[in-house]
Formats: sequence, structure tokens, C-alpha cells
Amino acid sequence: MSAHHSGFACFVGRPNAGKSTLTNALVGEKVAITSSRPQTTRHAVRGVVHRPDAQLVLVDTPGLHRPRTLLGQRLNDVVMTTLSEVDIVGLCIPADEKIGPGDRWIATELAKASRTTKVAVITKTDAAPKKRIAEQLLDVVRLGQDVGIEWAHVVPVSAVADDQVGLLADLLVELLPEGPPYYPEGELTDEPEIVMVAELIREATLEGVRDELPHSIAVVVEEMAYREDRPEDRPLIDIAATVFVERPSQKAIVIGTKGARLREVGSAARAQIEALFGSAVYLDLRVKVAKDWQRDPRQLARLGF
Ligand SMILES: Nc1nc2c(ncn2[C@@H]2O[C@H](COP(=O)(O)OP(=O)(O)OP(=O)(O)O)[C@@H](O)[C@H]2O)c(=O)[nH]1
Repeated sequence: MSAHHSGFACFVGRPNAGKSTLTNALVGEKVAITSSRPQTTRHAVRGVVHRPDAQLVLVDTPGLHRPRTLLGQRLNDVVMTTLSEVDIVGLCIPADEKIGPGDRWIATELAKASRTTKVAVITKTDAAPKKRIAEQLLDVVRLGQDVGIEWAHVVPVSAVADDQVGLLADLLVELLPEGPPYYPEGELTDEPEIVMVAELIREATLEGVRDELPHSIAVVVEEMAYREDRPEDRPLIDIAATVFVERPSQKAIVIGTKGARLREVGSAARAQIEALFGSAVYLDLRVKVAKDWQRDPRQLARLGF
């Protein structure tokens, strides 16, 4: 079986470039939106593209504008942080309008996020003749050369006519690093509760060993559901969760001698979750090493994981 890939992407571009429509088209395609609520402290999750082999989380950025005020500059600093934290940024440029100073300015800013993979998306291809689209492709390549961006791909799409949206999804997924799915796809998509449960487990896992596991764990709740055939006055919630660490040595810390520490973590977390829901809880807790997080452990921590 090939490895699972996961990561974060966002779209930038001047107002009306088609970012929202494209996001919706991507998320709507093979996918379930889990929630439109902000999932992390920093980024509003717009939607999650679920696939058997990959999970792509699309996050919002506040618009990037040429700063005219100090507040504008501060906002742009927030945007720049986002652009360097996500795995992929897609610059949206409409096919039916010539590249202008607005596009050029955003591309120049984007070039500064040197470690982020960049993709150019030519949007609204249904609104432009073939010849114009071909010209725009060349202009976008030239724009990249001018500002010092090497596009991983330049992809023409129409979100409205659903043309090449699937191809774009494939290309984005291919560019993601290896990693676990961050969001469960199961029946229960009550995100705020799942996030709270994950956070309680994370807290219990870190208790007393914060120095040894700084920022290096993430908790994914794979399943959460009321068990069937229970008396109404004695409900039981089954929860399956995985604690991801970066290194085998950290796995050993979490599990402890003969599993003693993991049992403590499990019962501490279970007590908290039971208090939260006012119901008995059966917690199935696993620990796994996700090696590729080693490459940039702080990235996920910054994203709130
Ligand atoms: N013909 C055509 N129109 C599109 C397409 N995608 C978006 N539009 C239209 O372009 C306009 C702007 O689209 P949005 O998706 O809201 O653009 P945006 O970049 O999110 O805009 P801001 O929120 O202002 O930054 C809307 O009127 C859309 O209907 C497309 O593929 N084809």
C-alpha cells in the first residue's frame, strides 16, 4: 500500500479571482465538508478533501492587499505567516483579464514564502477563448520568472463549468507530504466535540512529560459514536483515537513500562471526556510514530495540532 498524504493548502489572488468558487468546487467534488468552523486557533478551515490516499485541508487567508496603512501591513503579516505555514499556495489568476499590478504584487509577496510549494491556477477558463487562455498560460509563467517563483504546476480550470477541477485536486494531492489524516470521515462529524476530545487526550498525554515531548504530538480521533443496544439511562460512547509522535523514543515515553503510562493517560483522559459528555466512555487509545513530521515538527504545532 502506498503512503497516506496529508496537508494544508490555501488560495490567494486579487478580489474576484475566483478563490471561493474554486474552493467550493474542490471540496464539493469527491468530498464531505466536515465543518466550516475555524478548526485551529489560526486558520479557518474551509473544507477538507477526503480521499482514500490523501487528505487535503483547504484553509482561508484574509485577503492580501497592497498595504496603505499600518493595519494593512499587520494584516499582511498574518497572511504571510499563513503562506509560509501551509504546504501549498495556489495563486488564482482569472483567464478573462490581463495580469495587472494587483496580481504582480501578490506574486511578489508570495515569492517570499520560499519554502511553500506554489501552484498557479488560471480560473474562469469558460469565460475566455482558447487563444486567450494560451496567452495567459505564457504570461503566468513569465510572471513567475519575473518575481522568482518556480510554479510546481500551472493549471487552467473552470470551477463553474467543472473543467479540470478534478485534475487540480489530483495535482495538489500529489504535492502533499506523507502524513496521517487529520480529520475523521466517519458518521460523527460534530467537529467542536471531536476537537475537544482530541485536546483532552493531548493534555493527558503531555501531563508530566511536557519537557520530553515538546510540540511533538498530535491526536486524531478516528471514531466517536454512541454504542448501540445500551439502556437509555446508561449510555456509552466508544472513542478510538491515535496519538501521533515523531520518534520511537517518544512512543516509549508515552506508553511507559509495560504500558503503565498509557493506561494512566487513558484513564485520565477518559475521566475528563466522561465529565464533558456526562456519559460513560470506552476509550481505545493507540500510539503511532509518524516519521515525516520530523521534517518540520513545528509546522503542525503552529497549525494547532
Ligand atoms: N465564468 C466563471 N465565473 C466564475 C468562475 N469562478 C468564479 N466566477 C465568478 O467570479 C466572481 C468572483 O468569484 P469568487 O469565487 O467569489 O472570487 P474570490 O476570489 O473568492 O473573491 P473575493 O472574496 O472578493 O476575494 C463570482 O461572480 C463568480 O461567480 C468560473 O469558473 N467561471
